[in-house]
Amino acid sequence: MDPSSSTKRPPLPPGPPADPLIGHLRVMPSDKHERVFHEWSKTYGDVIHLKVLGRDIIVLNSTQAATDLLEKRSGLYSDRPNLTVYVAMGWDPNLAFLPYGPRFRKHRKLLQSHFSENRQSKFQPIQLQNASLLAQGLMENTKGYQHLVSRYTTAIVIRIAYGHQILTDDDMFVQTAHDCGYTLNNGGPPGGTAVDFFPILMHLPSWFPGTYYATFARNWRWAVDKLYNQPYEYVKKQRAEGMAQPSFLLDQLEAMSGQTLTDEEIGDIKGSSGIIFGAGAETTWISLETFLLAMLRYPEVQKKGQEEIDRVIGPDRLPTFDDFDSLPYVECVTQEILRWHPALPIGLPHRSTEDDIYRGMFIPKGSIIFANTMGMALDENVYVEPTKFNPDRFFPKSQGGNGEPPLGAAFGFGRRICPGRHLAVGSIWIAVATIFATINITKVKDEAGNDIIPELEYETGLTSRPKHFPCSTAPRSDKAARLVANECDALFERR
Ligand code: HEM
Repeated sequence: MDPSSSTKRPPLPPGPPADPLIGHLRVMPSDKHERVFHEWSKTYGDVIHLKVLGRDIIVLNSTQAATDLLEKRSGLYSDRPNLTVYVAMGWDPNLAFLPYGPRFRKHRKLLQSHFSENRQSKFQPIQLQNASLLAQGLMENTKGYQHLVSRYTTAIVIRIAYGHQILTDDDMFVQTAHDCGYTLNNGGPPGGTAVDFFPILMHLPSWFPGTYYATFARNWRWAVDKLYNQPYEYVKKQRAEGMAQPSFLLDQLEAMSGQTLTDEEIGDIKGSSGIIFGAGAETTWISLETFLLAMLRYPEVQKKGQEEIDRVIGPDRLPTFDDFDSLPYVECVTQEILRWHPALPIGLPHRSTEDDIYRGMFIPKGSIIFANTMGMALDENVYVEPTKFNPDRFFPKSQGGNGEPPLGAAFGFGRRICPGRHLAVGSIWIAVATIFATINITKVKDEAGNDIIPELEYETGLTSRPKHFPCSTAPRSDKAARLVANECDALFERR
């Protein structure tokens, strides 16, 4: 059957009632899309259709539907829609925003091979050292957890992408990372702002209704430009002076050595290394803030994690990646962080490139496809008490758990699945293991001496970060403080 023929076409997937002409414009959520879509799925099912001003939108609310389409039929579902706000900020010449095609394949191959599972041992010494620096900062507890966690995740990706180790807070790349993180956290839901539906708003003055994100994009473009240019110039200079350390960007420059680079080739080098920083720092940072938030609300999880570390590692050394198989609870905590509040709650939208039929429903060519990661995390058919932070859910039933699967959706689907996922899991895992080994995370008290229980409040953007919450951290013991100090001293001496 020819699905493009309207006479024989099966029905579109169900969705809420629409208005003539403007379709679902009035009911489209302006905030927390993932929660609204999840609620709608209880009425309309796991595949929902919306139409906004002639644009078809398909929301996939179950892992099953997302796997069936985005993975099993990835040849049809691997394009990206034009994300107007993020493109206007200058994010586009990189893998995450590239449409499916030859340039996408070029960037994808480079990043996928650099971050493949079997290359992770190259990055582990970097993650290990920076985990000790993070623990040292949390022990001193003067800078605030946000600053320390962002420095940890930024330091790892900067070292890998550009060969530069961040050791001080006034490092030039730290502010660049903060500014870029701000654009991702506050640029509105990807593909879901008024500017995405009316791109003309990009050209209207900022007093015009609906132009908020257009103005935001214009005002913050410099931050993304800086992300692309500053490190590129830095590595080029280091290389010219014979000082460059091994890095992703250096590999690209070496591979093109002796050639006159076209603007597109320079753009490829800047974009493919910039996205390591852009996609890798903010996401992992959010995951670790979510971890701290969870430990404040679920102190019994911290206690159990510390007990596992004490039993397996003891007090005389810090955890390393060699301990991975012996620390299953730390692994479950890592997976629960990724599930409980995914850093990209609605993923990055895909776009379909052909008409398709799924379970008897018509999916038009050119549809914007949202895989609702948060909806999948909250799916009660898969997770018991899904809003609870419960790492034990992943243990097999024979070991007292629920035998539930990790949320693979946290890293997306098919040909666009996150190429940095192995690095991300390693960075989260070693930070959690090191913190359990060395730090007590406790609630701050209010003036009356009562514990402040932090709210679960998150920003809305492409990424979604917890709003600031009070959190206290201190060394678990003098011995733990000495172990961490020794590791950090060794790191500074090696410089
Ligand atoms: C906890 C940390 C992370 C999370 C939750 C995360 C999640 C995601 C998600 C949901 C996507 C969209 C996948 C899709 O379209 O189906 C994505 C794409 C991407 N991620 Fe990550 N990511 C993380 C860390 C990283 C790191 C460390 C890197 C860099 C090494 C990275 C690089 C990328 C890139 C380049 C893409 C675009 C892939 C493409 O469009 O083909 N991510 N990530």
